[in-house]
Amino acid sequence: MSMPIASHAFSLPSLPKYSNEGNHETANMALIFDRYKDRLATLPKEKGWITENLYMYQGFWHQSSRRISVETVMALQSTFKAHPTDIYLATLPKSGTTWLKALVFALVNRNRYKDDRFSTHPLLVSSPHNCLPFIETEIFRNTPTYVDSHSPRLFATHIPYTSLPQSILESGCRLVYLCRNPKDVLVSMFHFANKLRDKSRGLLTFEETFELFSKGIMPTGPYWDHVKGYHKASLEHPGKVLFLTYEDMKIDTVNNVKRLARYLGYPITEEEEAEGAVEGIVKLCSFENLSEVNKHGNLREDIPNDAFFREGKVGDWTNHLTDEMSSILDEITKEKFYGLDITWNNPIC
Ligand SMILES: Nc1ncnc2c1ncn2[C@@H]1O[C@H](COP(=O)(O)OS(=O)(=O)O)[C@@H](OP(=O)(O)O)[C@H]1O
Repeated sequence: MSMPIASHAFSLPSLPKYSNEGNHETANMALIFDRYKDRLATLPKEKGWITENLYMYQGFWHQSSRRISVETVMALQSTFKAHPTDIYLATLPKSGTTWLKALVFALVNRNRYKDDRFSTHPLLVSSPHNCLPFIETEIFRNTPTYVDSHSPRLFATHIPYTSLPQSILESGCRLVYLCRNPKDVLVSMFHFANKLRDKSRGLLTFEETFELFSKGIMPTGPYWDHVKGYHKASLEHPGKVLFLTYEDMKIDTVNNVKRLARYLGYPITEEEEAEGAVEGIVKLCSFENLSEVNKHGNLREDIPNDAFFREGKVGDWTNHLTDEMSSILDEITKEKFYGLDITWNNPIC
């Protein structure tokens, strides 16, 4: 299956478009933020990267008054209902969420687009964030993204494992965690935050963000605790939680995509193998293709589609961190991950 040249409009009634619900979403957000404002006032707070403050809830730092926020986590914890057939993609921001969303969406839905050799594929015209929603944004919708008969439902989340809604933990559904080396997460988040911050607050310096990151202060951080939570879950429930790294995915995308397909229950058949289906999906979801498709437009009012695509490389941290910064993060990582088999297949690290 080779990559098509042209892209066409598509319509998928059961898939989300963030702008569809407009006023409903805004009204629902206001209601939810108001419901939790007293609780928010009791939480420890720290300086934020994009928003003014981060709030500590259940051991992790969260933004507030945003779609992905502490209020959303609280609301999801009390209302979200998982289905046993759901698939959840969990990440710390900037660990390759957009890429994983594209790959899983393309894998699970591949039979819908194979006849026209992917030429009408949604990923050729739309952001992976429109194709596969965060549960954090689902809570504000009046119309659920998926109709009841749609199975499996595909969702992403940045929520730490220990704060996931109980129904996800109890439903027995599958979960994929994508982890990225901390130095590249820091660098990626630094650039993303400066793109999205309110300009009146000025730009963050790299030194400032390094300080915050080292202390564990970043949206849904500490980095190390987030990774450890899902890593532990993957050891305890190997059939239910798959732990992948961005670096492994980069080094051998084809074999890791096959592994992902097997784990999700959508294994690549011999016929598909012969047709080059995996290579087609890998190309469709490549940084080069997705960054081109998402060069223009906004995901929502305040987030341009291109904010999710920068370098897409392993090891860009070498262009940002001093030797001293690098050693400090190595030390913290060594201590926090002591006794755990968490490594990044990267000759630079
Ligand atoms: N297709 C593909 N392949 C490889 N890498 C990709 C891809 N798409 C996005 N990226 C890179 O992932 C980084 C963005 O992270 P996330 O997608 O996790 O961001 S977010 O959490 O959804 O906000 C960000 O990394 P940096 O380039 O290091 O900043 C993106 O460039």
